[in-house]
Amino acid sequence: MSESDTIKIFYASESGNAEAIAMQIANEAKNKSYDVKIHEIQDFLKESFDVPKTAIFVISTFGDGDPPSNAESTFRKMAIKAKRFKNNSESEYANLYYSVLGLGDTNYNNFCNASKTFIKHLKTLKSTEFYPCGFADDGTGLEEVVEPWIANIWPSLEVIQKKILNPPKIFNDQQVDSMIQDLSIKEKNLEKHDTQNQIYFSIENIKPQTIKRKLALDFSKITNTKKVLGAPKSISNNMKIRFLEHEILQNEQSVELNEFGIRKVLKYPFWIFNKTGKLMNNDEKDLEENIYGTFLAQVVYASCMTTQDAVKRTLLLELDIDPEFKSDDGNTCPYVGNKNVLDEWEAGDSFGIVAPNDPNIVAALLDRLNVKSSEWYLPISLESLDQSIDPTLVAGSHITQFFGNSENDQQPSINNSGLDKLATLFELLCWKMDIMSCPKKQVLRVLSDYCTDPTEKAKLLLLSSRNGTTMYNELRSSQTLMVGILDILNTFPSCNIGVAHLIQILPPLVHRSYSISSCKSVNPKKWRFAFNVVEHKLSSDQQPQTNDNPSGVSVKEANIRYGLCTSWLDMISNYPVPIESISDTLNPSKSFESTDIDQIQKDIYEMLPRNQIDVQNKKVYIPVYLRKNTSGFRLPKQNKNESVDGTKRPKIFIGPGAGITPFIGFLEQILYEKISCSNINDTEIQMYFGCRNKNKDYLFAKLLSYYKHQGVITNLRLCFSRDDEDSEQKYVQHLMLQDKHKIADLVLNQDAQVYVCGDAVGMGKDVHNTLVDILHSVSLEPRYNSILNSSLPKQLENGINPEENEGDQLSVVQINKLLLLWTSTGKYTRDLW
Ligand SMILES: Cc1cc2nc3c(=O)[nH]c(=O)nc-3n(C[C@H](O)[C@H](O)[C@H](O)COP(=O)(O)O)c2cc1C
Repeated sequence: MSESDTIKIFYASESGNAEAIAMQIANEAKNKSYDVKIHEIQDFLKESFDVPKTAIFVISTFGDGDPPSNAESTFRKMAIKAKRFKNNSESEYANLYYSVLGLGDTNYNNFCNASKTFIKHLKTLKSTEFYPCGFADDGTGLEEVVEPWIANIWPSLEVIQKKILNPPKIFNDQQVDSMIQDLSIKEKNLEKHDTQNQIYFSIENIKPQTIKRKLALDFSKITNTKKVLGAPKSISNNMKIRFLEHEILQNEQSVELNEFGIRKVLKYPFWIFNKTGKLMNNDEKDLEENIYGTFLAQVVYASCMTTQDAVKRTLLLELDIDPEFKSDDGNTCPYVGNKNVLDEWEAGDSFGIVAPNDPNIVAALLDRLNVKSSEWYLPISLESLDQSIDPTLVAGSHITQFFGNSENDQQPSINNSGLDKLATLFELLCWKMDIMSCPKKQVLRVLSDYCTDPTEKAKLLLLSSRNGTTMYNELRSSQTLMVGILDILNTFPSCNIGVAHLIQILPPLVHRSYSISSCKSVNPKKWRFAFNVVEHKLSSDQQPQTNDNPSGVSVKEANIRYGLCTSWLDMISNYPVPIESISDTLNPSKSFESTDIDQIQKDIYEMLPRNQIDVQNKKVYIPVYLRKNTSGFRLPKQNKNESVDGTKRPKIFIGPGAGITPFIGFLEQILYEKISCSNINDTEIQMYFGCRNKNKDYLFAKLLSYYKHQGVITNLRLCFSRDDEDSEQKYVQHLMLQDKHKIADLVLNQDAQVYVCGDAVGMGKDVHNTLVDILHSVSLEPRYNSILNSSLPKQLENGINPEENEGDQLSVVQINKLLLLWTSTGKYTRDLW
């Protein structure tokens, strides 16, 4: 049997749902004796990869209808293949039988857009659907669609396999051998690092918090408790952990522990750094184009941009992405960035931060799982309980790198160091596992198996089932409760799941992304970024009352919950103090008319909050990697070959709250261009910003005044939602409506580009609908009607012929299609999260 006969299950996943579901399908297929392999979606288009005959794709949607980041380049390549494909030619994908399970959330625009796009490409390339594609909604519960979709796929799969293989085969010894061989090849490819040069971060100052809280779950709210409906299937324990006694530990015995038994200083593990950003992938050709490797950047500036009484605390940090640092022994640290990063980044890009879970919570979790503290810092090796099973069928790809070979293997020695792959249990939970999000229903289902108390078992089972959906959704989506796995384990004390099974089923920790708010031309080695520190205090009197709380969820104890990455950044930059007052007034005695770039850099620093603490001398480093923006959220470059110079097109920037960050980088770039090419025409910039209070959280207030003074911002439109609660201009969309004619003139007469950045669910939707409203309403005016009509895509899917429409108001559907077209041409670009 050839490799292409194996059923391939591909996943494109950001936070692990699609991957977990792909594994579930693979396991069920394997139990049914199918020959099956699971792959990340980028393998599908690898040159060395045979086109499979049967493939199942599980694809989630992220951003604003985009594919997850592990799938971006595959989607781009598929789009190119589909575009180049001529109908009468032969397709290399014509013999592929496929089905796609799309994951999405109806709270977002573009429900399941990534999977739908992928299906479109497969159809164009003449592949055949063997089982109807499904689309599951995370907003109401993925399992509603996923479970029946998986349950019903088997008859169709059998038919198609019979057709292809006749009859289906099971694994033979040779295949198992080759799988093991694959594994050892992967191990050889691991990079070696110098063990001496590790960088540390201190957790001495971590905020104490109540971590042992219990949830009060009122199950009387669940009406139908007699029969458990639609609970996910349980996943059996397929993994064990082997502790490796190791000589490196001898050197570390002196490490100081704090009162909770946690090390006061934690190392960055070797394996979070890599040259390429993709572990265990040596094939340069297949690297994701937008990843340039994880490296250490130094925090060189940290300040708080909001006042003490602001609702949210917003920090501004600056990173040196090319720090000339030496480790204690004088050697250059191996984790410096790939030089390409300095050339490649641009304003509009973002970067990922590899941040750990709160070590206090990790310690409490290990404690709750009855792991002795003497084992927390021992290196471990993960193993399949059944050695013949491929680890990729046992656990998610985020931890397969920690799988050892076999029980009989010698322990790795420091000399032939496999150290870069060794993790301790503490590190694994700190850096790889998502322990802070609400556990998935599938995890709750497994936990129920381990409850010795029958009432607790029944409750967890109910919570994981369809009957408990309302309560589960409340748990999952509550911004204030922020329920994690530890809360669930503490609420159900009889659950005695072991740490190995829990690690097997927990999803991966997703890296956090931040927009860069500085510009390369002004300072190529610095990334500035701003973010809100996520912190929720829930004291007893603030807790949800059961009466107003139909799902019956609350917490029993007073509590504080912190966001994972933002509170970590706050801690390692030593908690910058809030600014005393917000000022947007420039120093009247100073001239800001300089044309010298160095002076401009100094001016910009002068406009930033002045309460920064001296982090530079503290030598604080964080692991980061560049994420190039692929959705075109960029300023146009000067291109002499184009008839219209994009740099001169007017621009509308809409970015309330932290959505302002990329625009600060854009403004810096425009100022730079204005000064360095002195003949450049002034580009009109209409900017919309909003926050709660002018005197508390008006971010970059002084800098915005400066850009206005410099003529970079033509029109600065501001709104403050809490300063005047009765005002009709609370939010940016209200200002936009007020400026209806200005916006219509800019967009339709002057070909302006519209950029939106910020929250996808609230602001993104409202701003989009407002733009639709504006264009819809001005389409009644003859001067705009003809422009809009001539811009409409010629062939509208719903059969409306724009020519017949001339003179009439355009429909909302037509406007939406026009905005879709503008998205593809870069006239309307959004960076939503
Ligand atoms: C930041 C963010 C953006 C999202 N954007 C979309 C979207 O545009 N359209 C959609 O249908 N679902 C969207 N979703 C929902 C995810 O597709 C859904 O939660 C899915 O289960 C995630 O699967 P994964 O864990 O495999 O990535 C988004 C989720 C998040 C957290």
